[in-house]
Amino acid sequence: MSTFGARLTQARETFGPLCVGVDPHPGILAAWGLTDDARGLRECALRVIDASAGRVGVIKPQVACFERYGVRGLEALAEVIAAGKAAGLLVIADAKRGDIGSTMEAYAEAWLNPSRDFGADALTVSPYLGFATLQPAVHAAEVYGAGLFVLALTSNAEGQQVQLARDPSGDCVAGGIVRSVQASNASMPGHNGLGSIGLVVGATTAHLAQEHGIDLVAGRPPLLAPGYGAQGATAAGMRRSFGPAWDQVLVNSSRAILSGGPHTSEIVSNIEQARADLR
Ligand SMILES: O=C(O)c1cc(=O)[nH]c(=O)n1[C@@H]1O[C@H](COP(=O)(O)O)[C@@H](O)[C@H]1O
Repeated sequence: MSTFGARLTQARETFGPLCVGVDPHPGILAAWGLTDDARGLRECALRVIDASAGRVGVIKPQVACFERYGVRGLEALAEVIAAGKAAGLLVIADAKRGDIGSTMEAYAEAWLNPSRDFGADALTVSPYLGFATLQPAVHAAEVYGAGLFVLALTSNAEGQQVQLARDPSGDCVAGGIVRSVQASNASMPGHNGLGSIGLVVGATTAHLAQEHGIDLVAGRPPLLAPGYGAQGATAAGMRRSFGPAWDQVLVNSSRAILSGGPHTSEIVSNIEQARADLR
């Protein structure tokens, strides 16, 4: 069984750093002339998968966009995760889960076990109940050859209140999380490309890592960078902010790509434009 880090390394080498975010907001369903229900949602997400397959290596369905439609929305999500994997895409479930260890084990089983309904390649997780609470998810990632993306420096400005807070020794919270992720990767055998435990570092906030002396390169964690496009980050700005960590970066774009619908050819054109911009 290959590790998530190895599959991601391969996908990035083949297709480049773009990850297409599958965020079917009601406004997008309306703009595409789709119904504001689970059927419209499913149709929208499957068109994005169609447009993404063979052009990018990774998609990131945003779980809340499916949850809002209840049970039928979640059934659509299970179908979308399976369709993405069947199309050869790596699927990151963006559910931002985080809880005390015993509950975390259940989340990890739900989202990382490939035989379960929502079994994805990787999951976004929150370390803000304490990084150690994520240990069951780190263990599940190892067992299932899956990955995690741990929120470190999120793309929104409000995150800094927590993430840049300093402990009595002067260390900032995000720096401690980055070091814990490095240690988790080091404890997992057989990684020699990107690690399987990654970090979320916003495209809009990556400059803070340099400014606060946070080393994103050590241990080569993959770096999921949302914020490109709709939140204003540019390709040139990201290259500058990430500096030597750029070849670990997976750049997410959701609304900027989906705004191109409803036709698959228009979504393809937005994907190709973003790929060229990031090259
Ligand atoms: O974990 C994430 O994906 C995430 C973390 C973060 O710091 N900021 C952030 O925007 N995201 C997600 O990335 C996507 C960004 O969407 P767009 O701004 O439309 O490209 C959304 O699904 C967000 O939930």
